Amino acid sequence: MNKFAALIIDDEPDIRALIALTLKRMELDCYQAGSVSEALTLLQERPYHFCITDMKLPDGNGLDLIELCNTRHPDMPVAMITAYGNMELAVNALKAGAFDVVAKPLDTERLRELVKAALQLTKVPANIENLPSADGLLGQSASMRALKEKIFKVARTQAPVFIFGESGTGKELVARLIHHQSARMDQPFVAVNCGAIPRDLMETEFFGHTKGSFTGANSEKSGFFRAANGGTLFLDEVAELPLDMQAKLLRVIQEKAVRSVGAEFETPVDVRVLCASHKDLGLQVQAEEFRQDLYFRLNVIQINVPRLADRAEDIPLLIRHFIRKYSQEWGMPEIMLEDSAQQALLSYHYPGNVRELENILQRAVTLAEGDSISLSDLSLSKPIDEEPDDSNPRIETNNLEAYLENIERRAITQALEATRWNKTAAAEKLGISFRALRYRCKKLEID
Ligand SMILES: Nc1ncnc2c1ncn2[C@@H]1O[C@H](COP(=O)(O)OP(=O)(O)OP(=O)(O)O)[C@@H](O)[C@H]1O
Repeated sequence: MNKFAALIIDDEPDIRALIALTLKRMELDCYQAGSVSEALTLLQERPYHFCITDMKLPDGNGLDLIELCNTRHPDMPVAMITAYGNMELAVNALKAGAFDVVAKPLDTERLRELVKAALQLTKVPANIENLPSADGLLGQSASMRALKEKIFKVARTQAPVFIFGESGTGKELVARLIHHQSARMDQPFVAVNCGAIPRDLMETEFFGHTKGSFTGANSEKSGFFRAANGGTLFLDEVAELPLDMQAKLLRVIQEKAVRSVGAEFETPVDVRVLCASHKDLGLQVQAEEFRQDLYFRLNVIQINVPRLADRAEDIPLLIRHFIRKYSQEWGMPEIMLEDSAQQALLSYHYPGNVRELENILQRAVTLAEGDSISLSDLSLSKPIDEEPDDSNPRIETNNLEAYLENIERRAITQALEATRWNKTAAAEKLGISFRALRYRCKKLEID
């Protein structure tokens, strides 16, 4: 008797036999069913660590079986066999909760990898209550509880996920949690801010280059995809990718292989792609700024991360957490928050979300004199509509250029402060590209 058991569901005996042979070599006990009804009988008889099902079965379809297994056997990963190139079906299977999909004709090497990954899940806690609470995503509001539940569910599949939310809401934290609760947890997690990579370096940063492939390529570079091999690649601010890079990315995701700059052949890569943006990718597609085919590939499952202002009941918990964190960091006893400061924090609007609250408290703990934080230690910024109206400024200068530079500097600094120095979000606010903002910051010496 082996440690693991697998259930193979397919009406073609030859395919069942091929899968069983591969799985037995991996030391799994194999049980076979040729129809949904046979599968349901076997599912009642014993637990399985892995299940693989064909889409079309004589008395039903694999999608219904996946949904049923998700309800009755939520710990068992179910993979689905689909016809080669049927993207829509593959996406539907993942949306229905399939662990992963594998195309016909079956590639036994790919099947082995998939099974190995599925069995890794036996190491991951089987229900959300058993996860260590120190995982970092704080919040007890209904929207945060729903978010954690969804993270837990998608972590148990290989499906691509698009994480949508305003800047500073915790999108990267969500991506890290998905990785750490997934079958890939022992493999690398590589986070990339797509808006921060200079355009002419993008290809080598993503796909690497061979030694001597261009002047200055003195050594080989592996690139993000190969660095994340076996693990998870997190593409933050994915909407910032230029269209030509989007086409290259799509190809790598479809082919599961990368070709480095200067390389003759492609190298296979096994990477789960998670991505995030504060922009609505659907709208970007409509505006023809984002490829629809890539959008369908990346946005198989969407996770929405709530704004902090929409879950105000979590603010006290976060305040305590950040005060404790920064008091400990400075090696001082936990500092108190004066009532007026607490009230101000509870009613503040947080355009920069949790990152802004964290920055406010980090600064306040550092600046506070004595053992408490006062209202003035918080230096909260005013909502935009309370700012002085300077729509019609008087020009009192004989140096127009310096005057305009001053206005530009002020607008940029305000946008940066409002977004807690997140350049991608600040550029968005100002209606200019990330690159244009970087250029202007350099020119105006804004750090
Ligand atoms: N729910 C939370 N609990 C604890 N810390 C949080 C939470 N959400 C965010 N943070 C903290 O806030 C900061 C910003 O989070 P993160 O970088 O994940 O946001 P983001 O949405 O990816 O931002 P951006 O869009 O600007 O990249 C981090 O220091 C993170 O640890």
